[in-house]
Amino acid sequence: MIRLIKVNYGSTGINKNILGFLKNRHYSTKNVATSIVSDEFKKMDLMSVEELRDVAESMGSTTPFKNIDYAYNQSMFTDRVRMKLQAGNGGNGSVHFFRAKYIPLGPPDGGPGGDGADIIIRADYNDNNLSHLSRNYKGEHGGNGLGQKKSGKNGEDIVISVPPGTVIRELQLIQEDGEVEEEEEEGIIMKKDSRFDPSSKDFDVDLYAKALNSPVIGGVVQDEMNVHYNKGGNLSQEIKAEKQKKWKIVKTIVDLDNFGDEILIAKGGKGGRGNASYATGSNRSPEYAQKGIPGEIRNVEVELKILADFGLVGYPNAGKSTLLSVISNAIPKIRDYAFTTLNPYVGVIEFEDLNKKSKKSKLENLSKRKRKVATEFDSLTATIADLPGIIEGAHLDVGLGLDFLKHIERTKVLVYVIDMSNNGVPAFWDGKPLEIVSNRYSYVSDEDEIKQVKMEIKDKIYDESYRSPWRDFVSLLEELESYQEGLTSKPSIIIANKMDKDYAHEHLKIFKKAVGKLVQCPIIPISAQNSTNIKEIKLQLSKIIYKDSL
Ligand SMILES: Nc1nc2c(ncn2[C@@H]2O[C@H](COP(=O)(O)OP(=O)(O)OP(=O)(O)O)[C@@H](O)[C@H]2O)c(=O)[nH]1
Ligand SMILES: [Mg+2]
Repeated sequence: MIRLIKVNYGSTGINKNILGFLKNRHYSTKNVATSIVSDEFKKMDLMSVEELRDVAESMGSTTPFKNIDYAYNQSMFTDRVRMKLQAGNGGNGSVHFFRAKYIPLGPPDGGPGGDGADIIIRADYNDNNLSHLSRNYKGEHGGNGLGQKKSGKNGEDIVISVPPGTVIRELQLIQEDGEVEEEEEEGIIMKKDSRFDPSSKDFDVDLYAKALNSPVIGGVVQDEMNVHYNKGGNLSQEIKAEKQKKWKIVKTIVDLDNFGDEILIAKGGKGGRGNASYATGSNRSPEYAQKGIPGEIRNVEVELKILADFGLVGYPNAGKSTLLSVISNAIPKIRDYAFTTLNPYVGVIEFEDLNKKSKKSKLENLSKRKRKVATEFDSLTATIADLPGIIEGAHLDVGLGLDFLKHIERTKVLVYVIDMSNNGVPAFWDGKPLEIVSNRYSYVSDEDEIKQVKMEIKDKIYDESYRSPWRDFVSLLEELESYQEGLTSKPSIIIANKMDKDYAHEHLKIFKKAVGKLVQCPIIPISAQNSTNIKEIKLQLSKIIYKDSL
């Protein structure tokens, strides 16, 4: 059956219409990914939406084009979120006088307003993802003060959980004229409103009853305002307006690096003083109280910083996920097609089986922080992230593109995984040392030229004769450097994978000779599939991460 489907690659923003020859009606990721590497896809990827629709129809597609199915939107991965945080306002102080049957004008006994809710961000979320966060958080307001010197209720604090390794930055809204928009208000002392004064002829019983439970700001009971806002707001228009706003990062507020770190990000307003607290010798019956202070409003960008200690970097199908599965506790998806992994996936490596005997003495030598980690897990551990495959041109948004390159920034050590069995003609290996031709595509700026380059790259990627282990490796270095200069200078290790396959041993010799001149890092031959030499990788990885202590 021929169906036209739309594939949404999570947070990459890449949406592709793919004409898939799907055998059944369920769009399993396998079907979709298979169609990605098929020849049909190669052609279709270059077609416009209209052309795709025509082809689909001419092939008898039964799916109306409008009925688009999203294959991946459940696995939405979010690593950056903009949030508006509004702490609760303080409740207003009460203006109230003691009253009893025979005491019509007693002393002032208005109590203070309750404090507004604080908003706290805490690093205690157990997943490397921010997709659970809302775009807006509003703290509860403090209750108004009451008679008999009773305080208003405090607003209940909001705690937002994020994963450790989250960085929080302050954002400010930039107006069209370039000025920064101010959103804050000052708390002021308010005069008594006669409608709330039982001794006044304007006294309004209903309003007074309402005001006992809700803040009164500018003479308006707040909960009326809220009702009005919720009923009157046009949501889609609001979202549209929100999107058009321009935000600027003004500073980094905090890095929440360790589990349990937290920050009070928006402080709730203090409740206003009640009139009882204003009574003095010269003014025994003050007819005013303090208005609650508005809660802090902050706009922040929350981003996941360090994803893992190690990041697996390599071409699609190189065996990254297979390696992850044999080296860590993770159970990633492994398939024989490109772009199986679409989102970063983190596993934990335990180094406990290494030199068990000397483990104790090693623990004793660890720095305090690392010892904490070690005893918590009762072994030495580190995290390793399986990243989506990178291909040549990724920094021009080819393949899964730019968004995924940035995950590599968020790992401490790069673990290159190279398929040693690729048997292409060496593209520029002619017995001379390889050189990095840096930023080969950085000169491309024209739209048409970019299209042209993308087509060339696509042809090369699927051209078997073009791929070779050293070519792949140099491409990876180039992509990382083109994306961000200096990225490849992170501590690195090269895994020469698929050593069980043909050509692999011959290639390894050339690879060592060629690549050894470019970078100085361990090259470890393995077969991830047969789990050979895994111990050696673990040893090398532990040496890098616990360099000071092992
Ligand atoms: N012969 C052999 N095959 C391997 C080895 N390692 C992985 N494979 C196979 O290579 C294919 C791709 O493996 P994956 O681990 O999914 O590759 P990947 O790098 O994660 O690919 P993407 O997620 O698409 O980037 C699978 O069919 C694996 O079984 C190996 O050491 N030897
Ligand atoms: Mg994978």
